[in-house]
Amino acid sequence: MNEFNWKRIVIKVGSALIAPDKKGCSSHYLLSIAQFIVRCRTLGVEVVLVSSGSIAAGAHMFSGAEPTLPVKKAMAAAGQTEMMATWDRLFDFPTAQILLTHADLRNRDRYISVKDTIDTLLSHGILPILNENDTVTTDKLKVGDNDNLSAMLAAAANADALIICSDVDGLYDRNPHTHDDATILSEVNEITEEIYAMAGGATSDVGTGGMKTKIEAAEKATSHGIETFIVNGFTQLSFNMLLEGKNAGTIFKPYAEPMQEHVHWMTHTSKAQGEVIVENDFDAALDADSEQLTSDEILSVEGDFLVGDTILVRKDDGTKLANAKSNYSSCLLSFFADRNNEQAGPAEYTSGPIISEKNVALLDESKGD
Ligand SMILES: Nc1ncnc2c1ncn2[C@@H]1O[C@H](COP(=O)(O)OP(=O)(O)O)[C@@H](O)[C@H]1O
Ligand SMILES: N[C@@H](CCC(=O)OP(=O)(O)O)C(=O)O
Repeated sequence: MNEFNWKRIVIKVGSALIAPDKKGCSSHYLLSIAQFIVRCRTLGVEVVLVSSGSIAAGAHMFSGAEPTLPVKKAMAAAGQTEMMATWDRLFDFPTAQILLTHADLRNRDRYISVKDTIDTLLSHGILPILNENDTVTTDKLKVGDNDNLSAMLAAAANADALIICSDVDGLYDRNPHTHDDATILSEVNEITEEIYAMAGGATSDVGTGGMKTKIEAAEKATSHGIETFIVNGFTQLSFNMLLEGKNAGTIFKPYAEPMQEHVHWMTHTSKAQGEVIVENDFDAALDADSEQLTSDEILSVEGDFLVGDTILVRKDDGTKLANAKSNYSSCLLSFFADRNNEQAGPAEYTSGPIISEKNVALLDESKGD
C-alpha cells in the first residue's frame, strides 16, 4: 500500500505544461510528471492521464494563420499526434489514446463503453491518455475544458484522487497573476459561492477556463468521493510532496457521503438536455414511484431531447424536482403538453411512464423544505 491509500488516480495536465511557448511540444515539464506516473505505478497505483495541449502543440505548424475555429481544429489534429508521441517517448510501457466529446459521456451506453475501455487498458498495464476530440466537436457536443472532462473521467474510472497540474501553486483568494497580495488556500472543505467568487479565468494564451473550471471539476470529483488537488506542474517539488503524502498545493476534501453513482452521472456528467414542466401542485413522490409522471401531468416542454437523454423535471414556479432519463423525445412530449393545454376532454392517447424509478436523481429543492 502507498502513503496515500490510492488505488487509482487521474492526473490532468494543462496546456502550459505541454507547449509552454507554443513552439511545439516540450518534454521539459512533462519529465517530472512522467516520473511521478512511473513511481505511482511502481507503488501499485493505476494512473489515467488527461492531457490538454493539442492546440498549443500544433500551433507552430500554422504560422501566419488567423487562429479561426477551423484553424484551431486543424492545430488540435496535428498537435495531438505530436503530444501523444512526446508522452509515449517518456514511458517504457504502452500508452493508448482516447479522444472524446460530451456526446460520448452523456449517453449512458457510450459512457459505460468508455469506462470499460479504461478499465481494460489499466488491467493490461497500458496508460490511457485522454483529451477532448476538439477536431470534431461543436458547441453543442463539447465539454469545453479538460478540467471538467478530467473530473467526469475520474468519476467514470472510480478514481480515489484527481490531481490537476497547472501553472500556479493552487487556488488563491484572487488571481495571483494580477494581485501581488493573493494568498493560497491550502485546504477547501466545502465548495461554496465564496470559493467560486475567488476564481478568475485563464490569463495565459494557452489555458482554457482558468480557476473557475478547476473548481467546477473539484465539485464534480469531491461529490463522487474523490479527493482533488490543484498543484503546480512546473516544479518537481509538487510531485515529491504528493509521493510523501503531503499537500502540494490546494486540496479539496471529498464529500463524507458521496452521491450515488447514477445520481452523480445524471447531475454532473450527462446534464439535462431539456426540461419537462409540471403543475405547481404536482405532488407525486418521484423517488418512490416515478412512474406517476405520465403525459397527463405535463404543462410544457423546453429544449430538444431524444429518448434516453437526461431531462430536468421542474414545477411551473421553477422548483427543480429531479434529473431523470426520458423515455420519450421532446417532440412527442410537446404534443402531449399541447393537447393537455387545449383541455380537449379525455385523452385518446396517454403515454406510459415518462421517467423510470431507477433513472431518477432527486434534486435538493424537491425535498419539501
Ligand atoms: N483565484 C485564482 N487562483 C489561482 N489562479 C487563478 C485564480 N483566478 C484565475 N486564475 C488563473 O488560472 C490560471 C490557471 O488556469 P489555466 O490558464 O486554464 O491553466 P491550465 O492550462 O493549467 O488549465 C492561472 O494561471 C491564473 O491566471
Ligand atoms: N482540448 C484542448 C485543451 C482544453 C483545455 O482545457 O486546456 P487547459 O486549460 O490547458 O487544460 C487541447 O488539447 O488543446
